[in-house]
Amino acid sequence: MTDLQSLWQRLQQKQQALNGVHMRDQYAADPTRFARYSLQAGELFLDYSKNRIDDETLALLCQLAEASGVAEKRDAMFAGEEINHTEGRAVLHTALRAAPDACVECEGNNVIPQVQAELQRLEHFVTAVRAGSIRGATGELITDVVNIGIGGSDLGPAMVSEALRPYRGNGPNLHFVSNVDPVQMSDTLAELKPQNTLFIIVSKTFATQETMANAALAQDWLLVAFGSRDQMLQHCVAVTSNAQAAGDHGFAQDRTFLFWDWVGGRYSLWSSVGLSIALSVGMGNFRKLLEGAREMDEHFRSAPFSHNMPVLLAVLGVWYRNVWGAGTHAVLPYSQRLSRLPAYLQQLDMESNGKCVKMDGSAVESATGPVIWGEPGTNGQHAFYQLLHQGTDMVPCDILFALEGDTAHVAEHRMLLANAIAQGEALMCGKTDEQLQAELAASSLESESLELLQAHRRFPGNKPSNALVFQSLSPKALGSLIALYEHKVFCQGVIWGINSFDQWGVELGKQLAKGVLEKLNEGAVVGEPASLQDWVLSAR
Ligand SMILES: O=P(O)(O)OC[C@H]1O[C@H](O)[C@H](O)[C@@H](O)[C@@H]1O
Repeated sequence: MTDLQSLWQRLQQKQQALNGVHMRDQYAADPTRFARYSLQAGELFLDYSKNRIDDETLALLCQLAEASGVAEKRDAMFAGEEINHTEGRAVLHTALRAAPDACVECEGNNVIPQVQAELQRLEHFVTAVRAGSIRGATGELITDVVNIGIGGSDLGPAMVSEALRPYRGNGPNLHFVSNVDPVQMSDTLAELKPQNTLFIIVSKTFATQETMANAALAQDWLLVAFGSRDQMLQHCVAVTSNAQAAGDHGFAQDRTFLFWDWVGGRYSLWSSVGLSIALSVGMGNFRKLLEGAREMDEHFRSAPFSHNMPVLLAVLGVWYRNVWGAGTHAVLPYSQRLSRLPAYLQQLDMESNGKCVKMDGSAVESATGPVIWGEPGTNGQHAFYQLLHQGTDMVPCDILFALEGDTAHVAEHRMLLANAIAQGEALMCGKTDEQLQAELAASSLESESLELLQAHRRFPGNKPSNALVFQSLSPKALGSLIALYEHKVFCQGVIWGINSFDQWGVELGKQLAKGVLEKLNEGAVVGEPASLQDWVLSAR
């Protein structure tokens, strides 16, 4: 038996032993549990004491990460090795936030000078637009910016710019159009004036159907307003790793911001893809976001696994996914400003680790990435928490909150905090039969109904959750938080032996859609419909 097999076996045994143990009792028996199972890394604090674990479990999980080669793979990633072997690429989003004097080599070249040069270009542009020295074609100020992109070219900027809304200052209003459903673009344009609007067309490939279609709609709208292609182009910039394609679409070099093929789409918000973020909150805040991520990178590279936040989150996730059989993981930000975080993490996690084939092409032997879902608390409490508390599935949760909120609403923010803390406690402790009996005894119900009610109102508890806490939702804390999840997903991918950096699973639908579109355009129907496609053709 290999080391890994024996570790999995010991973890299974551990699960059987812990299955009958209540976290409530573990907590009561060990007053140091919270202190021992919590950790600060930069601006982030993690409480992982409300997990179905003990010291031995944690030691085994850390050994699993070690035996799976997490440290070696991590070092290979940071060193620019070609770890995305199915696309023949390095994975260097960490270079985008590395110190300006760092040296990170990719195929023998230090990439940091080009990263810094592109940041400089971004800075010039952002500063000029915000200061009003770059204006629209008719000399008017740019008051609104529309980010046109999808997936990684949308979710990161959309999530971050919403999270950092209080840092906008005199920055322009931001709008995001991603869906090929034209109503999203028309609803957006209805609020805007061409002379004050800048469109950022973001696409790594500069070939994505949805983005190209939306860019064409935006450009038509500008052309109608200005009647001149040159003026139309003054209201557009491109962000891409395919400079050639942007050039073919008429974008001049000084209106094209670049990133590189070693930046995966879902890891790209740190690059020029973050242009809309920088325009909104200013370059200083964008650099703080990078700084926060860099701080987490350094922690991930240097902390021992037992005190390494991304590693701990990763192994706890693996513990529930593979040993306890949890199929989903909920992300519950107690922060309205983090309302897009679950959607962002869906792409980061599910596009990275939703794989059934290992690096060597063989089938995986265990489950891989869980379904990620969630909504901001407290909204979720009034919608789906019923299932978290009394449903039949175990749903591990991440509960996120900032200690400080809006200074004008201290009392209201305290309510938010109270709910976040209470939910973690309720999930863990549940309600004992004694507590329930005492509650019901005080009611005037008859004893028959009491028994029935007791069954329905029982809270088993023992439901795992992590709490991720930061002082305030600052650019730096947010940068650390996103990098934390990136590295968590990375570690899990290594443990599962999969390539977290490709996304072949999204290709088939795209290919088929092209063929279906051709048929829809032709409009030909022959005989009885034998498929949905035929039926749609005949029904239109
Ligand atoms: O940036 P683009 O090349 O337009 O790609 C946008 C998105 O489309 C793809 O289908 C991928 O699944 C995503 O990973 C990517 O972020």
